[in-house]
Amino acid sequence: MTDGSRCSLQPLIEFRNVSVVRSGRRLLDQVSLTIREGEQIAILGPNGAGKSSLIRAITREYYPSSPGPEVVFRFRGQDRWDAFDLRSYIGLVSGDLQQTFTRKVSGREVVLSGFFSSIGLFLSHEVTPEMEQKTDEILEFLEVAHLADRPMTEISSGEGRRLLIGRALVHDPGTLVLDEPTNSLDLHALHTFRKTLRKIAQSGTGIILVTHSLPDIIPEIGRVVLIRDGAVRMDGEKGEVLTDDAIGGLFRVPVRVREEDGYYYATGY
Ligand SMILES: Nc1ncnc2c1ncn2[C@@H]1O[C@H](COP(=O)(O)OP(=O)(O)OP(=O)(O)O)[C@@H](O)[C@H]1O
Repeated sequence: MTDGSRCSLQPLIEFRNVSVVRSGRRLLDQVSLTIREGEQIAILGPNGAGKSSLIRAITREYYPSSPGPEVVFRFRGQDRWDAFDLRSYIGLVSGDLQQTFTRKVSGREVVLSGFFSSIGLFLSHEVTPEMEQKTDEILEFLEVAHLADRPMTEISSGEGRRLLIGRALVHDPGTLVLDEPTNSLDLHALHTFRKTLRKIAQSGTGIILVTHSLPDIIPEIGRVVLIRDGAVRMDGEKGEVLTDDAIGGLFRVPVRVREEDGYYYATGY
C-alpha cells in the first residue's frame, strides 16, 4: 500500500471482441474493454448480466472461445499469463468466498492464507516472520486487529468481508477486484466496508468493483461500465453513465437516479 495514485497509462487488461461460450451459452459477447493499472472502475449490471464471467476473463480463468486476428485478450500487454502469476497484480475478493471458510480459521489465518491461495492454513504451509509482519500491518491498516484471534465462523459477515480484503492484499496487488462485495451486509457493516474500500482506493490501489448496486460505487470511482447480456452497453464517466435512462434501460425498470455526497442511488417507481 502506497500513498498517492498508482494509476498509469499501462493497460492492466486489454480486451477487444472477447466472446466466451460455455455449455452452448454466450457468457461474454464481443466485449471490448481496457482497464489501466491503478484505475478505479465499477462494472454494473443486473443479475445474470455476465459480471462474474467478466471477472473470470480478467483473472484468466476464461479465455476467448473463438480467438482470431480481431480478438485481443491481453494482461499487462501479454497474450498469455499463468493464472498463478497474476496474484501480485490482482487481489480477488468475493462475497461467495466467505462461505467456503467453514473450518475454525482465525482472522489472522484468513489473512495469512492469502500467501498460499488457500482457505485457511494447513500443516504443509510454512509461515515466515515476514508473512507474520505483513499480516500484522494489514490487520492494523484495515482496523481489524481485534479480530486476529476470532474464528471466522463466529464473526459477522461485515467483519469477515474485511478480513477477506486483507487476504487479497498480502501480495500488495496493484488492483483489487471485488465481486459483489456487499452482498448480505447490513447498514452498519456496509458503512464500515465502504470506509475501508475508500481508504484502500485513496492509498493508490486500483479497484475493479463488480456490482448490481449503485451505492457500492464509492466516490473515488470515476468510471462506470454497464454490462447486460454479456455485452458492454456503456462505458464512461460516472456522472454521464448513471442517468435515469441508462440505469432504467440496464435493469429494465423505470428508475430515478440521484446523487448525494458523491454516492448514487436508484429508486424504482
Ligand atoms: N459455466 C457456465 N455454463 C453455462 N452458463 C453459465 C455458466 N456460468 C454462468 N452461466 C450463465 O451465464 C449468465 C451470466 O452469468 P454470470 O454469473 O456471469 O452473471 P452475473 O452478472 O455475475 O450474475 P449475478 O449478478 O446473478 O451473480 C447467467 O445466465 C448464468 O446462468
